[in-house]
Amino acid sequence: MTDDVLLKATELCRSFKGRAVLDHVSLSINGGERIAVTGPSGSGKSLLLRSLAMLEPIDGGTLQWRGATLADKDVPRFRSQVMYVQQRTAQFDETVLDVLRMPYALSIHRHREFSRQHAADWLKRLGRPGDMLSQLHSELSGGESQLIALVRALQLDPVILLLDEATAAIDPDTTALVESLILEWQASQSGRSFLWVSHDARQSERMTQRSISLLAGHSIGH
Ligand SMILES: Nc1ncnc2c1ncn2[C@@H]1O[C@H](COP(=O)(O)OP(=O)(O)OP(=O)(O)O)[C@@H](O)[C@H]1O
Repeated sequence: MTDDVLLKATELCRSFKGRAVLDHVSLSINGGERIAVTGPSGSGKSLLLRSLAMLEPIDGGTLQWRGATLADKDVPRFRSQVMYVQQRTAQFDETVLDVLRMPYALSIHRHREFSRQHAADWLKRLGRPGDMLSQLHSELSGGESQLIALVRALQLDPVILLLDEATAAIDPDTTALVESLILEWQASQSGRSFLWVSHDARQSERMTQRSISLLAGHSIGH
């Protein structure tokens, strides 16, 4: 872990119909950290991760990236470094190859070049055949779409991954492959961090160094 604070959330609040789901939640993510986010169903874990990725509006509080409050113009660059890998992924009518290639059309990623070989290598690491690239994305199983969502994020070299039950629909053998791939990604460059939402206490213990518990919208850090 480094002493650099990458992402700092202060007093985040979000309510729905008068019910506070995030109630003054504060946390910091330093470079090189592996953090579990735990809490019962409905406690706001997904909402917190989506808020940290600036994919959700907040009613109050602030987000700082590397010590600076984010302005609107900074959001695309921020999102290219802090990526949310969602629990339930959208379905696309394109092939897996096209789905993996999609983010490269965004201007923030234009300097990068999509590599089919690279994509096939990621899939191989996850025990999937290279010909999965030509399958229709909408025909994948829930677990397979989770793997594609993960590869789609990893191939873009994020600094922070926000993993929302990333292996919830995945079999135990493939889960082990996902875990080692994420640990390898995180260790391969200094300063990379992840937050991992999981209902599996043993997985949190294996994968993370500390945890943040959400209880009725408040956070308790360890
Ligand atoms: N757009 C929304 N409109 C209304 N309520 C919402 C919205 N988004 C989230 N909520 C509510 O906020 C609460 C927290 O949802 P969230 O998905 O963050 O829970 P979670 O802790 O991730 O749950 P789980 O462990 O079941 O995935 C839930 O009660 C949910 O209904």
